Amino acid sequence: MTKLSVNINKIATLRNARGGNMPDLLKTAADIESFGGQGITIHPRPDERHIRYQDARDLKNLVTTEYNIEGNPVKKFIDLVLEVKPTQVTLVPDAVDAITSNAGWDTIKHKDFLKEVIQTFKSAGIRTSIFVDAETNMIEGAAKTGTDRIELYTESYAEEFSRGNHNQAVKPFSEAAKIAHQCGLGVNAGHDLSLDNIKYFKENVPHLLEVSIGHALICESLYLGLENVVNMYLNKLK
Ligand SMILES: CC(=O)[C@@H](O)[C@H](O)COP(=O)(O)O
Ligand SMILES: NCC(=O)COP(=O)(O)O
Repeated sequence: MTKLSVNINKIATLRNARGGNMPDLLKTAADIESFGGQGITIHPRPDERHIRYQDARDLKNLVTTEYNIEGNPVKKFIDLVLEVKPTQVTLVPDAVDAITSNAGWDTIKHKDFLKEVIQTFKSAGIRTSIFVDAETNMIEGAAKTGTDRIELYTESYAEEFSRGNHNQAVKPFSEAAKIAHQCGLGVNAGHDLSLDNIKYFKENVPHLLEVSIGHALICESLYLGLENVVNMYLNKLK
């Protein structure tokens, strides 16, 4: 079975736009779980432009499914994760000014650093995952860091899939997942997965334990809810 972990960054983006508490991030996380979501993912960034560090702490007391915190393991992030102790930490090599995550780790170049950080988190009882491109040497490199899992960076899949090249899009990911499994790694995936492309990905990528989906899922929720809400307003204005 593949678990769906819902990334709620965009709920925080919307909340922060007005400075109040609408939408309520904690209520949204609880509702997602009550609707069947099997995990909550957040990616606090150093500028706290969406998820705030305090959100990460508050969610700890509320999430009853799987709690996944993603981010670049700078000191402030490491301290937060060790304090909050989520189910899983996903290490992402994103630059401070990156608009979103845009690359996987070079697990060969950063092997010693990753090994040390992973050991720190594992000693605290936190499962580890590292964000990587679907490339054999990066996955084999990941296995040497001692991580429990990898998260396959799926932007290239989503982009190629949207051009209609479905088989070509998924092939590196099917291969990568097989290699990861052979190396003893658990396989997660995420970035730009959506209602359009998720079924084909699931059908063609073996050993897929978890997907984390945020941007598309929140956009789709808006689109799919819009007709209902417009009509609710019209009814009140009769
Ligand atoms: C690692 C990953 O692909 C997601 O966490 C993505 O980075 C979402 O972050 P933003 O919501 O800041 O784009
Ligand atoms: N790890 C990927 C994630 O949490 C969500 O990415 P996206 O769906 O917002 O692109």
